[in-house]
Amino acid sequence: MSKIYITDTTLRDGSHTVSHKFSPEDVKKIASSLDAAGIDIIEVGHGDGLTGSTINYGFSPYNDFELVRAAASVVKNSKLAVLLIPGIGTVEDLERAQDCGANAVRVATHVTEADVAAQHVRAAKKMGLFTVGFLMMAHMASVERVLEEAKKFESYGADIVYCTDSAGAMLPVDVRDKISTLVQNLSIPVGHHSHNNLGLAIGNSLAAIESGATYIDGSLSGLGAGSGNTSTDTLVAVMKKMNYDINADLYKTMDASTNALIPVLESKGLKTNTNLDAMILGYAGCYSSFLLHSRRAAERFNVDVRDIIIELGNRKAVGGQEDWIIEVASDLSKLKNK
Ligand SMILES: CC[C@H](O)CC(=O)C(=O)O
Ligand SMILES: [Mn+2]
Repeated sequence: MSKIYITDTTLRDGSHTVSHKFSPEDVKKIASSLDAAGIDIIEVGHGDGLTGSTINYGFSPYNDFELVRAAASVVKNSKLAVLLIPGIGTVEDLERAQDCGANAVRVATHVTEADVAAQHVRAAKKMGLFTVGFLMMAHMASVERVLEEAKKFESYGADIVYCTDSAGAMLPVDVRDKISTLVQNLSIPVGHHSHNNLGLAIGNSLAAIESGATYIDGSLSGLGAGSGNTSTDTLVAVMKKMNYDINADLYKTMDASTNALIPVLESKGLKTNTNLDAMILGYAGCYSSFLLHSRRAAERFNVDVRDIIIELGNRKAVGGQEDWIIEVASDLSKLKNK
């Protein structure tokens, strides 16, 4: 199985959800947690890309360069990416972003307009940036047309090309058709970016991976435009469950949501419906009604609820064996205090 690389776009696509109001301090908190979790690429900036802060797209109180600088001050291992939409951002903006610490760029165009990105991709490559061609609104073009446009990105020198479901309109069968055609006909890796508007983001991400995509986007707790993106947290859990080779750590990715993103959102009066303990039920194959009992036991024995749920899954507990929860929590606490 090929290695799968995860790009987290909480701090760029998620910026749409917070009306582009992530501050440099918010960026530091979230980017450092993503970096610690082993996320391969962290994308930062205005939701509409470099210099998107305008009356047309929505003003941000902070410019992209401050945000990139803030992220660069804490990121140690991940690549740091910006989005550049030719016509909104320029090559000069990209140079400035690089000076502030960006080392990757996703050059985004409408799915039928890769031509407009030629100079930006070539310039990015010359600057030594990891360069991604990002074809937006891919549901609007035929498989043949998506391939034609992706080939343009390849010919300009892009390192990867993305088939992006900006509208969350693609069905798994569309994702399979488009991604497998790109994988079979390009010599660069292929990526996929989903939106969850039809509740298909994680399913479509898996369809993309099974069709040969090796770069997949997510965002913490699925924060992003519309119904949000594929949740990075869930993506990591599912990929681990399927034994894919990924760099990200499951608990640390969840912690990035719980301890970094969610407090930042709460400080802005925003909430998420994220229930990561419940996600772990699915990861572990543990009875759903065990959740509340496990939370209580975690508190009583001062152990991580995720460890309880995973151990119950290992012991193959079924409904009616609620008494095991206490036993597992007690065993874990003894192990911890040994
Ligand atoms: C307007 C840029 C857009 O948000 C890029 C993107 O993430 C997408 O097309 O889905
Ligand atoms: Mn998007």
